[in-house]
Amino acid sequence: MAQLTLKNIGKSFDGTDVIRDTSLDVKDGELVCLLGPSGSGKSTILRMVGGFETPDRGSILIDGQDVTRIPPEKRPTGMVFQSHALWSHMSVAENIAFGLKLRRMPRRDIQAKVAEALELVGLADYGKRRVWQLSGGQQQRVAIARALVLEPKILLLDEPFASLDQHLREHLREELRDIQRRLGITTLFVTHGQDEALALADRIVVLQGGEIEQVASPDHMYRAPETRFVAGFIGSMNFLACDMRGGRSDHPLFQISAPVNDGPVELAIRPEAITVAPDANASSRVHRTTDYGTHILVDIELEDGTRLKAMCPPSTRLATGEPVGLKASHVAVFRGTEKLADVTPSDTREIEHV
Ligand SMILES: Nc1ncnc2c1ncn2[C@@H]1O[C@H](COP(=O)(O)OP(=O)(O)OP(=O)(O)O)[C@@H](O)[C@H]1O
Repeated sequence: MAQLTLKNIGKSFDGTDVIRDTSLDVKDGELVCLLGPSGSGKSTILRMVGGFETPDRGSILIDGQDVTRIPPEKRPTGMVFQSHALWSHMSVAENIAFGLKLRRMPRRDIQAKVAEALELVGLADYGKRRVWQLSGGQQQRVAIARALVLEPKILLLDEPFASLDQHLREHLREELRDIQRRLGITTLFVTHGQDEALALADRIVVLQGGEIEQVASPDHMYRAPETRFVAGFIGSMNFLACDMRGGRSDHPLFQISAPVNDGPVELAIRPEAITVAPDANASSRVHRTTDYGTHILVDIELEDGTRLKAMCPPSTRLATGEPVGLKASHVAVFRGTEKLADVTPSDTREIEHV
């Protein structure tokens, strides 16, 4: 078990800031996912923790010890890369044993450790196989075993399942989560897939442009995004532009009261927070419905041509072109990148359909 701290880390490549003044605490035994679009700096942070890049500014501490300038092989970290990076001329067992040999561990101990690691990743009988005889998923399990056999304090994974098909990816994700919990190993996991982060993480760090947008549990990140970017990046979100005047929004459909200064805003509403009901007098119309079995996604066209998505119960029956009234149970108000207010009917009794 170990704690990881990043203190005001900064990194530039060729004069461009790739990581800006980033701080993060990962607790003992926690699994934290770094999530963000391509180029947001996820891998760079992971590589700095692993010692494969050195920050220009700031420091990295593991259990309070400054490791910022310690080379990778001397750090208490184990890294698993996207591509398997196994040695194809060696057997599975030899791959896993390699790091222990470098540490000059006695042979019998190595054999025991390798057997234990293979057992852990569900490949107990595969030690003698050649790497090329394994499937992609099995190879990634070997890569995880190879990292874990050195008993690192921190496990680092850089999109380890990205090259696998979705079914296998979900399966390995669950296996990894089980292993991580069983060992209680502090883990940093890079992904650009929000499903992966939501399924795996104790906490998610959303990055954009080399900066942390928000750090939160999956549930909290989904329910209470703090920035415009996170609101649009995690899950599905409707954004409706309007103005606030005298503490009230002037959107023709969603008039909310919120303690927000006058000026332009965006109302952010999740599809599942919208209730749709047939209403002959309404100006919004059903554009399309898609039946997903578990729910029906209704694509609605507002009077001004804006489109909005609502998630409705499977029993919903709505025809294309049918006029519908809308109600929202939760609206977040954003101005620029910043969230200014969260409004629910119980707060204000003011979210209403006109
Ligand atoms: N060694 C390097 N030299 C120059 N630029 C680099 C180097 N490594 C990363 N970068 C740049 O830093 C930025 C962040 O890269 P990084 O790989 O950390 O992003 P990422 O979020 O992991 O993206 P992806 O999901 O595509 O892997 C990118 O603009 C990338 O081009």
